[in-house]
Amino acid sequence: MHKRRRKRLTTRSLTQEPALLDDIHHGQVQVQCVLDRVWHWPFNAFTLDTVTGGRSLPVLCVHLFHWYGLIDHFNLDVVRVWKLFTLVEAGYHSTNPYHNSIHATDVTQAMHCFLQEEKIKMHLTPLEIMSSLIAAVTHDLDHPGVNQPFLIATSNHLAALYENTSVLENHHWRSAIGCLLESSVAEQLGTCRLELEQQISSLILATDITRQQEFLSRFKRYLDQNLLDMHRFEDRHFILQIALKCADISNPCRPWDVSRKWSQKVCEEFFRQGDYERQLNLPVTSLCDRQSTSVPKIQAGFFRFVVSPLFEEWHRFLKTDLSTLMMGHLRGNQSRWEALVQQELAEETRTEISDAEVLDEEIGGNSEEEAVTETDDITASVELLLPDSPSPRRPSLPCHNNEMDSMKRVGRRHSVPLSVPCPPPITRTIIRRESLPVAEHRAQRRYPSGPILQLEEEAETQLGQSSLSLLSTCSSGPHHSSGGASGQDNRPVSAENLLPEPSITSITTSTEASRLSSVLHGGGNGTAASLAPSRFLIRQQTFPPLQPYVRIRYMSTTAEMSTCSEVLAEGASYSNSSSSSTSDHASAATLSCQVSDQAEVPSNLTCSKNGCATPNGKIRTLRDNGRICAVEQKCVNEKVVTVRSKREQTDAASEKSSKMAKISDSWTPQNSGHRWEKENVDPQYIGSDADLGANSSRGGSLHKNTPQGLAQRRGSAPVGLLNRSDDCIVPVSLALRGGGDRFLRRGSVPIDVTRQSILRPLGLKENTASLPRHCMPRRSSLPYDTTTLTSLLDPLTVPTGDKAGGSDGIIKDVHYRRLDPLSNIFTRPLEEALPHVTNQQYLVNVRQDSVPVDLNPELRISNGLGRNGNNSKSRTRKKVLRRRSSGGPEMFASSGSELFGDGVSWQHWRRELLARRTREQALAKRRGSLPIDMLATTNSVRPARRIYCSLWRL
Ligand SMILES: Nc1ncnc2c1ncn2[C@@H]1O[C@@H]2COP(=O)(O)O[C@H]2[C@H]1O
Ligand SMILES: [Zn+2]
Repeated sequence: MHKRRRKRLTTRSLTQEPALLDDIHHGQVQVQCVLDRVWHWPFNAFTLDTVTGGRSLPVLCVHLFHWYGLIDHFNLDVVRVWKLFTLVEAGYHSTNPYHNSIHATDVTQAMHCFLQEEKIKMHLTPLEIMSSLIAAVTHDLDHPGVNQPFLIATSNHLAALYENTSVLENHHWRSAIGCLLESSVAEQLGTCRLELEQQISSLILATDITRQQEFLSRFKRYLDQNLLDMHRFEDRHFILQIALKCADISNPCRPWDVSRKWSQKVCEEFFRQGDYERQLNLPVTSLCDRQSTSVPKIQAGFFRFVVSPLFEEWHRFLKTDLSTLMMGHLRGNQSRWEALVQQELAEETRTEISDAEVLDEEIGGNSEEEAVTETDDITASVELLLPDSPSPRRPSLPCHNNEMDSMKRVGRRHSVPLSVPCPPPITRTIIRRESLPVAEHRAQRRYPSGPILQLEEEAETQLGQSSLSLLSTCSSGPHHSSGGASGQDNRPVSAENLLPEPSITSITTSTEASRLSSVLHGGGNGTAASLAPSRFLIRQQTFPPLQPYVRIRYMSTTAEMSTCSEVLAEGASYSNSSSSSTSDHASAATLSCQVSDQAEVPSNLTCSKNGCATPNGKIRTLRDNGRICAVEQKCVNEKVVTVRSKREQTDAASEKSSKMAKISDSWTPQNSGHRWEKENVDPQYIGSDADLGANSSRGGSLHKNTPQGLAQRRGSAPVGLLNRSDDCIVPVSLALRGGGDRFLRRGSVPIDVTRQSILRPLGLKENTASLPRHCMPRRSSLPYDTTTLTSLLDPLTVPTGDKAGGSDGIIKDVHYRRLDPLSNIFTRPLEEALPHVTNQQYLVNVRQDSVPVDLNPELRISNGLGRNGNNSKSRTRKKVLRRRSSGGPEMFASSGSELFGDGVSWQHWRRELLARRTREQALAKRRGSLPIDMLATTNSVRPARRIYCSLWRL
């Protein structure tokens, strides 16, 4: 980031040459201005960072080293000192919203302020000052942006290395020492070096927030009993520890504008972690769950329970202007956050009440459940639509106006009006961060038996897969999908992959890091390729579950689509031949799919509510200028289902302006014996071009439960598209008409079909050519956790005979390179191996196995096999490898029987090799990318970073 900023400044200066000196002078003046007031508590680290072109950390630290006379005192080379702080700066992850170099600058400045306090200052030695400053500036060095529990939960190598104790802090101080060594400053310290390092270590370890209580109790006791004697080293050191702890959490004591900025940043980092946890199907830390908490709530709690107790004692100890000022800010800021929490609660209550009233009026006597569910829906909808605003809870919902009113009526499968295009991901993310929990969350709390919930629960509990609601798809942003608790298919990426800027703490090369980072952040160029991974993540959860009940839903949708295609193709001029009892032919056609056409609707579709006799259901048509734009249906137990015509869907303007004003207000009883659950209808896709093309081309016949049929049906729910507003509408038709198939519908492959396509090559029974056409292009639809399966998706075509070589002893395959089960998939051109997986996706797939080698028992085994070379298997492997290097198909074919003899089947042999290959590739992939701490504990030094070398010397 700072490099970019610096470059921009230079470019500007060069292009406007006359301004060059001005720029420099102006910049210097600004920096000097900020540094002159660096002792001043209302310090804004962001300002310093701006005026220094992103170099606030080294600028501040070198300045302070001069100011304290440390350079002179220790006879330090200023170039080395600059290098030291440049290394430290580089060790912070600029992609972390909070734990970046600006936080280090902020804490260092706070520490500087505390060191100026008379009670402390008069007793400090130069070494203590230096260690305090270095500890402050390095106290979060190489912070990965996630906390210790996350590292433990994801089996991060650091957690193992430091035995789950002060994992990050241990890493920070070690990294700090690495920088001292790397910059050669350590060399100049002579005999002081050891003491300096010990002090730095002890100070940084004290910042472990989980040790807060321990330090606080001790501090209280010292103060209560007046035990502190600043002449004693131990007491001074203890006070320095407390000072650093206070500096570390001093952002709540800054003036409101600065403090609020820090609060937002730290919460954003928490929420990111929550998103990662969700993606990994880990329990989402409540503090990190953007769906269930908000910035004001976090802040109010943190200020009250963490910051205030410590600063009250600190103030008791100092009792100076500074401590008084800090306490003033702290209390003022705390009141503000608490007020915002109250405001949030009030908004929530008001919103719910008003929405419930509106619903009561409009729907007329629906159950309480239903009304409040709608409330949630609307609330969520509004949040999706509202622009981000600085206030934590936007003023309540304009739910009475026409637009919102119409939204409510538009059919929604879960919680969000389907016709509402999703706002861009960033906006969504920001909005949700400070807003309401998702409706799903509330629904579970309040409506244990509601129909929506029933459906979702069923899918989740029976299938171990979360059925991602449209709401969560739309509202969650690229990295934000609802996670099922236990679905193994929902384990899309490794924790390592998720870390935003892999560095020392996460294992990767710099190239991979940047690529990975761009993958995980949706890529900067906005191309489909760069967006694909985001979809991929969401797609994980949108597979139609295997459970028959849910499949029926899709079948039903298809049935509806196929019957109504003609009708909907014409928009208002309906002409479906199947008629029903309703007065309007068009609505009859639509409704026949929903309600009355027994021939098309599977007979086992019933209302989810016991005792629902659908004859009570009612329909009504919604007209726009006399043209039917939608049909709504409801029954006594359920909410309204709206099916909209194509024209209505595509004509957003007319939808907004006049629809609700012109509805026909007649509720027409229906005589059908069956009820649709509203989830069966996916109005977004009804009447879309896609549906029409797909269905009318087959003469409106029902889809069969065949791979082709299932695949085709997928057009009814290409949910992966929903994470971008522009995808919500357009690509559906594109997808089904073929052109966009790869990208847009990738995620929509029915899981059973996908598995078929996986198993077929495995089963060694069929040739690639015999695979259904739709299977192959969609291979990339596999979830991340099928990495190994993905490799098997290679159209390995092998003879159908049991033995390698088949009848003529030679394996025949068009693609020779894929024929060899030992060929290294990772080294092949990606396009060839997985034509529909982007490089970035592929990278993520590959890195799935990136658990640190020494911590992964699986890899350890493979490690032994690969390295020892003293058992039969490894000898076998070597033989095969030798053959691979020289042999063609014939050689390979013969090697099969040679290696395993006649008694071993080809399948067995091949399975073995594939399994081993996967393990070894994972290992090979990871070689050379061992993390710093692994380097320190293994003997494989790879100076990928200079810091590594420094630490190695430790
Ligand atoms: N304003 C804040 N709100 C919530 N948590 C905070 C805030 N400031 C600091 N923290 C937490 O307190 C921790 C102190 O140590 P760290 O800087 O490692 O990480 C910090 C955050 O986890
Ligand atoms: Zn910190």
